[in-house]
Amino acid sequence: MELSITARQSLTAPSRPEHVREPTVALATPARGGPHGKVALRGVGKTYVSAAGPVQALQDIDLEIAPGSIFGIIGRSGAGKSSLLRTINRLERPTSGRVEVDDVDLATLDETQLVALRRRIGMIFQHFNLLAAKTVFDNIALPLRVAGVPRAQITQRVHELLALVGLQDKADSYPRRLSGGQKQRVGIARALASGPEILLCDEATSALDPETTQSILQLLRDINRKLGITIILITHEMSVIREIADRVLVLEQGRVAELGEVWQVFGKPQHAATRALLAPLQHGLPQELQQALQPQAPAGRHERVLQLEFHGGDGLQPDLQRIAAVLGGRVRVLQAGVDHIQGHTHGQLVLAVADAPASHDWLALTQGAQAIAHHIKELGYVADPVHSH
Ligand SMILES: Nc1ncnc2c1ncn2[C@@H]1O[C@H](COP(=O)(O)OP(=O)(O)OP(=O)(O)O)[C@@H](O)[C@H]1O
Repeated sequence: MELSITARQSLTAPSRPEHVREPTVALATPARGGPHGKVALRGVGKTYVSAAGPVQALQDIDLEIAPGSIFGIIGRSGAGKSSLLRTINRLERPTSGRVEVDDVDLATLDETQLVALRRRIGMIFQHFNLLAAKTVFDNIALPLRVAGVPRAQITQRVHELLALVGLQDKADSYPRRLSGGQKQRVGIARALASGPEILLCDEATSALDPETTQSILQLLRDINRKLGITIILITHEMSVIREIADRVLVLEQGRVAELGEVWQVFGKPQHAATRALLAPLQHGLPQELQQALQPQAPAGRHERVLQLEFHGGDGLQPDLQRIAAVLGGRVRVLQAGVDHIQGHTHGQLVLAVADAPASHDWLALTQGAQAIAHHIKELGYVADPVHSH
């Protein structure tokens, strides 16, 4: 058994001693050449029965998560994110619909098969869930001990996992001596111990500072790319989704508000819930500019203020030289917030244009070969600072 971070096969479940019965279900050994780490939810609903009455946490959730992809689930507190995530490893049983992992309906599994399923689905948590009385080594070794893996193999594997997460020198440390980021690395190593095909991340970076968040996201990205593990993460931060996910589900009151490629959902959010979640990432107009803006052209030299939006998708770039040539006047940048997500440019430019023609067919400048932006909006006018002194 070898744990190399360049070979997918090397992270398959560790070999077990003779006396440990191997589960015989198809789920434990997916068909050769079949999907590994594919998840599908079909019409999933979840209703909790509480003292205060029934709580409908999930309704009519339909989605597929491609093997080897990174899938983000975002929503406000109480939207149903944890409930959804926990249906995937059957910690939560759906009230309606079905959950399939590699085309196997989880409702058909018996207890032994469920144990086998959970070995194939690792999980990490916001508060790490490490055992305080055990060393880093023992925390990571635990799932292997439970699975009856021989001691020599455990030692080898734990050291390989420690190297993978960059904690070679912490094997004998106790969790209380570790930083938050180091604790999460231990959590990741423990989750990978059984060679899972899917990793569930429950607000895995929410307790971390921004810099540590970046390093953990980088580690997750490396694990995904090098080991081919499907990663499903829930978060309430759009910045985490932007950083790492391929596709995103926006949940709102237990329902699918939006589902799609990250760059599309970010570029053109369709649902109010998505726009609200995106708001912290977007720059409003600076207060000084808002105060200077006038709805009508002022007397004297002035500039027209335009907002140009970019939604990605067709390679259109915020090319200032071209924009100035098309608008036919001097162009000043008042504000710029442009991002690159999955290779697509999106964001906005706020420009002050002097000598622009009195009226313009803005729509024509958002279409076809003439396009300078995906959307153009006139915000108003400002006095021309170059000519007003
Ligand atoms: N065991 C339970 N019993 C009763 N109601 C529950 C239970 N677990 C969750 N709920 C309710 O289900 C709804 C969805 O909860 P869930 O934890 O899935 O949302 P969430 O989006 O993960 O929220 P948060 O971001 O706050 O963790 C909430 O109204 C919650 O109060």
